[in-house]
Amino acid sequence: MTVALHPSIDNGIKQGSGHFAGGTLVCKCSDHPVKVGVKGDVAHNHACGCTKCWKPQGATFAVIAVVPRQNVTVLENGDKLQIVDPSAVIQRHACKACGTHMYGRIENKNHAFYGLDFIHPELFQEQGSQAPQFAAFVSSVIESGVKPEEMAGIRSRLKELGLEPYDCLSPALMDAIATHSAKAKAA
Ligand SMILES: N[C@@H](CCC(=O)N[C@@H](CS)C(=O)NCC(=O)O)C(=O)O
Ligand SMILES: [Zn+2]
Ligand SMILES: [Zn+2]
Repeated sequence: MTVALHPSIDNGIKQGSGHFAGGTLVCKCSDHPVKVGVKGDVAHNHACGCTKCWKPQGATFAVIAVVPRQNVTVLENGDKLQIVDPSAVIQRHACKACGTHMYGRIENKNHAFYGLDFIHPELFQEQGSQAPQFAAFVSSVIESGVKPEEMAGIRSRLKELGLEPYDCLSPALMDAIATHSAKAKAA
């Protein structure tokens, strides 16, 4: 049996259309779902193994991407949203009723990723958004209960799917953070 990672990637990665114009993210509530509008395509879509990112039931990884914060608008039932952990760098706005994280926002203006919101593309009603590109915080799945001896199988399945596994972020994103820090120190 193949290792289950996340329902949106377990049957193979579906490539994006390359011209996704945006869409609506919908939580899991059958009654009065929270709806969040996103303009344009997502970027840096990836699987995340950290304990803080929201995962659908049974999934080992989250699938998460970024969009400019000005492209994100709560459309319906925003009264059901609450911030999961106000002290976290990423303030994850989740539905109080079903627990789905609808968007994560960085309020620290000095953070390298300030201006970007984190969203879960699987919640789009529409098809065609950018496919996952890599896997981040892979070792962190151990913190959610995965046994260390399962890691080789998980990393090899990620590679088979075309998602290079990293234990932090991808080199491109780590370089972006380091560049930001270097500039801040020089200023
Ligand atoms: N090993 C930790 C890693 C947590 C972590 O650093 N997550 C990354 C990726 S989402 C992050 O940027 N966190 C900032 C935050 O959660 O606010 C865990 O699994 O809880
Ligand atoms: Zn909900
Ligand atoms: Zn994460």
